[in-house]
Amino acid sequence: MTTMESLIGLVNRIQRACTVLGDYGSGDNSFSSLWEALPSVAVVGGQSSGKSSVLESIVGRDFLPRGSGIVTRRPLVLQLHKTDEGSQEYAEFLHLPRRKFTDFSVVRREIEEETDRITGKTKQISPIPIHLSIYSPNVVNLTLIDLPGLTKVAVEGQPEGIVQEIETMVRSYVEKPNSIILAISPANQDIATSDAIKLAREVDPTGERTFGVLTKLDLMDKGTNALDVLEGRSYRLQHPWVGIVNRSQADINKNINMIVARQKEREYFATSPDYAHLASKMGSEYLAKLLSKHLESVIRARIPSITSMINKTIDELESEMDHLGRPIAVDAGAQLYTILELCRAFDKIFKEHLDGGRPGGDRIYGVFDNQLPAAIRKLPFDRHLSLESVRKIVSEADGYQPHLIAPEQGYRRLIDGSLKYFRGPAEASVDAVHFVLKELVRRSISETRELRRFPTLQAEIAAASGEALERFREESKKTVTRLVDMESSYLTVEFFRKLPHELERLENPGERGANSADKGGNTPAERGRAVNSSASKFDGYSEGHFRRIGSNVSSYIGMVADTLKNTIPKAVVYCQVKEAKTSLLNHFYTQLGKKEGKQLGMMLDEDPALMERRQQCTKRLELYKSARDEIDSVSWAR
Ligand SMILES: Nc1nc2c(ncn2[C@@H]2O[C@H](COP(=O)(O)OP(=O)(O)OP(=O)(O)O)[C@@H](O)[C@H]2O)c(=O)[nH]1
Repeated sequence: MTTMESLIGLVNRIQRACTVLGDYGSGDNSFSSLWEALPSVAVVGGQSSGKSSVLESIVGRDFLPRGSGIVTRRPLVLQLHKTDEGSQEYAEFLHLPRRKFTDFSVVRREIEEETDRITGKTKQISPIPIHLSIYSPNVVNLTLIDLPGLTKVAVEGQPEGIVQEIETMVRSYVEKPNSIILAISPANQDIATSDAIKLAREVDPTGERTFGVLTKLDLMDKGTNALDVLEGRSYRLQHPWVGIVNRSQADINKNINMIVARQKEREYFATSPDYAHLASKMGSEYLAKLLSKHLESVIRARIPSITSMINKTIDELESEMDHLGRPIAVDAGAQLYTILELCRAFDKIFKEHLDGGRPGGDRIYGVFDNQLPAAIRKLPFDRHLSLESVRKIVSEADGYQPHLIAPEQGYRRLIDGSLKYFRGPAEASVDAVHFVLKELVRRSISETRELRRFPTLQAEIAAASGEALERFREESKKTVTRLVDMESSYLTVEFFRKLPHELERLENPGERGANSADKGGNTPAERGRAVNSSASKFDGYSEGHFRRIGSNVSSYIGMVADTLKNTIPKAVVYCQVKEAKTSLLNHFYTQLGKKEGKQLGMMLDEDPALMERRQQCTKRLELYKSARDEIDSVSWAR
C-alpha cells in the first residue's frame, strides 16, 4: 500500500465508523465530532450544473439517481478505492454490509430506496449520509461527498422551505474549515451567477479550499471560450480551475459508455484550439487525480492535530466513563460476581461504621451508657416498694396464715413483681440498638459509591439488611427477656443470708413488742385502730417491719439492676451487633445463589438515562480508540 492510499483509506475507515456511531458532524449531541475534524471533499453545484455527471465521470460509472426535481436528498459519501488492473468492479453500502453490488443500475436503485427510507416519500431532505464504497481499477483513491443541488425553486410535490433547508445543509458541510469545496459551475452561464461560487465565496473568501470546476465547455456559444475563468481572471482561486466536458443528454440517451466518454473528453481538450495548451490540466480524470493528491496532503498536514484531538477526547471519555461506572457484564456468572462485589463494598463500609473509622457506632455505646441506666433509674420501684404496697403484697402472699419467721412468699412476690419492670428497659435497649443499626445500613448504602448507579440493588440490600436486623432484634429480645427471667428463677441466696437482723427480730417476739411499744402500737386502743385498718390481719407487724422488707427488696433489686446494666449490653452486642457485623447479608447471599440470570440482571438495573449516556460514551470511546489505532498503523507504515 502506498502512503497516499493508506492515508485516504484511513480517513475513509474513520468516516465510516463515524456514520455507524451517528457522528456526521451535525446533530445536537454533546460530544465533539471526529467527523468534523476529518478533511473531506464536498461537491456543490446548482441544479443542472453537471454535478452528477462530474461524479460519474470521476467514478467511470453511471450509478447516481436521475430525475427531475431534487434527486439528491441525503449526502452521499462516495469512497473510491483503486483496485488492481483487471479486477472486478463492485460497490458496497455501509448500511448493507457484506453485499457486493456489481450491477451499477442496482446501486442507483439502492441509493434511491435508501434515500426514501430516511426521508420518506415526501421528498424531505436529511443530513444522515449514505455511504457508498466503490472498488474499481478505474478510480483513484478519493472520498467525495455529494450534496443536494443548490436550487432556487422547489418543484411540485416537494415541501416548501426545502430550498432553504438544502442551502443550510450544504452550508453546514462547506463552512467547516476541514472541508475542501468542489464548486461546480456550467460554462454556458455567467460565472458571477453560479450558485456554487456564490456559496464558496462566502465560506472561503480567500479561495484556499475551493476547487473550481467548469462544465459544459462544449455548450458555449460559437466563438466564445472560458479562458478567462479557467486561467483565473474572472474569479481567482488558490487552486487552478479545471474544465470538464461531460456526456450530453444525447450521449446519455445513447448509452455512451463512461470510459468512452472519458476518451472523448481527452480528445476534446487535446484538439481544442482554445484549450489545447491547458489539455494536461483539464478533464475529469485529471480532476480526480488533483483532488486525490490534494486530499492526501491535507490529511497528512492534519494528522498531528487530529491525533491530539483524538487523544484528548479519549481522556475525556475515559474520565466520564469512570464517573458513570463501567458497563455491567451480561452473563449470569459475571453478574453474580458484580452483585457480590457491590455487597462486599457496602458491607465493608457498614463494618467501618460499627468498628469506628466512620461515625455512628458510638451511638450503640450511648444506648448502654445513658439510655439503659436512665431507663432503669426511672423504674417505679419507689411505688412498688412503698410501705402500703409491701404490706399489701406480703399480706396477700401470706394468705390466711401470717408469716412466722420471714415472709418468704412475700419477698418472692415483691422481687418477682419488681424484676418484671426490667423487661421494659431491656427491650428498649434492643430496639434502640436496632434503630442505630438500621440507620447505619441506610448511611452505608448511600455512602457506597459503587452502588450509586444501581437503585434496584440498593433497595434489595436495604430490604435484605432490614429483614436480617429484624431477625437479630427478635433473637436479642428473647435473650434479654431471658436474662430478666433468669433473675427471678433463682435468687441470690448469699444476699439474704447477710440479713440476720430481720430473722433475729422475728425469732424474738419480745423485742418485737418492745419495739412496737415505742410507737405505741401495743396498747389496746392502738390495736383497735389497727384492726380497723386495711391490714387488720397483720396488725401484729409494725410499719418498721414492712419498711425493712421494702428496703431489703429494694437493695436486692439494686444489685440485680447493676448486674443487668452489664449483662443486657453483652446480650445485645452478641445477638445484634456481632451478628450484623458477621452475617448481615448471609441470607441474601443464599437467596442470590438461587437466582437466574434474568433476575440478577434486573437487580443490576440502572437509571435508563445513565445507561444511555454510558452506551454513547462506550461507542464513542470505541470509535476514537479505533481511530487512534488506525492512525498509529499508518504512521508506522510511513
Ligand atoms: N453537452 C454537455 N452536457 C452536459 C455536460 N455536463 C452535464 N451535461 C448535461 O446536463 C444535464 C444535467 O447534468 P447533471 O450531471 O444531471 O447535472 P446535475 O447538476 O447533477 O443536475 P441535477 O442533479 O438535476 O441538479 C444532463 O443532461 C447532462 O447530460 C457537459 O459537460 N456537456
